[in-house]
Amino acid sequence: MAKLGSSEDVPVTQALLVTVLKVLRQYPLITILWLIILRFLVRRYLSPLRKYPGPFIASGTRLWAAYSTYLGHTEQDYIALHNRYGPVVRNKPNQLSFSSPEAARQILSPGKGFHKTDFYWVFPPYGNPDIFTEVSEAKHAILKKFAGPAYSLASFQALTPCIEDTEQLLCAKLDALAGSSTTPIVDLGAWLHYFAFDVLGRVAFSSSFGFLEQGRDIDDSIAFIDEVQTYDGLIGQIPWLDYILRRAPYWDYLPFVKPIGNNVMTRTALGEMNARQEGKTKPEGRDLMEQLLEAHAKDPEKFTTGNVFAIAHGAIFAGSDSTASTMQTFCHSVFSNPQIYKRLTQEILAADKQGQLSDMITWDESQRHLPYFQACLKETMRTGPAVGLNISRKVPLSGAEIDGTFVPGGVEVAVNAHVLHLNTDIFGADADKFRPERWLVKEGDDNDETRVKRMERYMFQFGGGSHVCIGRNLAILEMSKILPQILRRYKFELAYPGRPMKKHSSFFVVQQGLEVKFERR
Ligand code: HEM
Repeated sequence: MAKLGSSEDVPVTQALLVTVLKVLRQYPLITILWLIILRFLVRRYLSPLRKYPGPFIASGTRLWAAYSTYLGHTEQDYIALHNRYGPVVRNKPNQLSFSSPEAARQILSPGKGFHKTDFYWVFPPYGNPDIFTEVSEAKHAILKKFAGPAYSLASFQALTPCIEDTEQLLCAKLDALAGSSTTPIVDLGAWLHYFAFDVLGRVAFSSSFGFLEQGRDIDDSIAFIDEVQTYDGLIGQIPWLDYILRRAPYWDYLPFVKPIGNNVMTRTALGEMNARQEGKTKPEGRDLMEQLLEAHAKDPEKFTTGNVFAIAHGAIFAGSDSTASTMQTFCHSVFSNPQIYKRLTQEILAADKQGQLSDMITWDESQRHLPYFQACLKETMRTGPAVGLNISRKVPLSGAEIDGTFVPGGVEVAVNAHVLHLNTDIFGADADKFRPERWLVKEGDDNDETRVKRMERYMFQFGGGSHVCIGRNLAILEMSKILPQILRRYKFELAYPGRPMKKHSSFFVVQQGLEVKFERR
């Protein structure tokens, strides 16, 4: 019998700890390895998610998801994952991925208590979140209340002159290339990328970044933004790593690190913000920054100048690669299908001949007179959504019923538009094909109208619920203008038919290789 106070009554846990420390000192690598394996097994088998299928590795570590993101085609991995394991898949130890569009509607519905995961917390700016990076629903609602009016369609339509100036500049640059015999093949994708950035510069700060003017990626700023987003997307899979990487005090001193603010977009935004506050510049019309400053003036405590800067600056990062990627997918899909290209250009040229299109095609004309163009645009956003990574949310503490399965509180749930848009019940048996005709409604056919409305309800290219893309009005407005504009002006063909574009999903699907031969009509 052990006597009280003797070494024999040392509690078991303490003894175990002492033994572990001893072994750790003697065999450090082997012990760490065993602890990792133990952690993996605990996460895999003691979790309430253990009943869900998925890759073995993903059930015990987030490395599966991180590696898929690192490879750059995560959306394809998730399509394969759901084809193999079914509609609900365990893709991380504490995350389930859903493939049904109905599940996505439930997860993204506002007011149900779901909120953004720590994935978003990795995206800069640190300490001053914008509408995209704010993970608190309450704070997000305040930002949206003040910023919402500036993102309305009417606000962006009032800035049409900024968009049209940029359209004219793009056409002037393309005219010069079309007339030149030295550049028979042109990287249209790069020009559309410059266009998307310059439009945002004008709309947000009345100041073009100069990409179109100079015909190049100034200071490699666009490439740098893509690098930053690649980091965000990857580290966002295991957010605590950000503490020992970009948030660590030594990070900025590492020789390969370029400061985040060192790009032409941030410099322009900062310069403009300072100049406005000092009363040195007047914007052309009420641009985004001006409207946000007006909102600030109404309630400076709730909506600070820090919020104004974060939101106006954040719009460039949320709105440029996304719109550029969509326009590139549109052109590649249409130019790859001669029948579709023919029908589309015939529609635009016929509308033009009938005097239905102005010199600069307007939003209204594009909506009223170009139904096949609008169908092509919707089909582009269905088959090639610009966001490649999953959209993830945390389930409220009370848990939630999603698509017939009860998910406990605190679990993360994720959806990916590339997966959702392949649903054959909603989009038809040929959901994997680019077929714009599916969006056309036969006049007077009520069933057809119901079918198309149902498809529209289950489109997630702009996310959904309280976090639905706030900039979608601008994106649709500028694409509805510039795409028919260039199709009316030039004849295009792919320089390398049958060759897919190179893609890399950071958060957005960043693409390269939309090379075309073209001439003026
Ligand atoms: C075709 C172009 C675009 C696409 C496909 C797109 C897609 C998306 C998606 C999927 C989300 C939801 C992300 C999530 O919940 O994780 C989102 C959010 C957002 N987008 Fe866009 N976007 C586009 C253009 C724009 C533009 C032009 C702007 C700014 C002018 C913009 C600003 C934002 C912001 C601020 C959010 C965060 C909204 C919130 O959390 O409440 N986007 N976008």
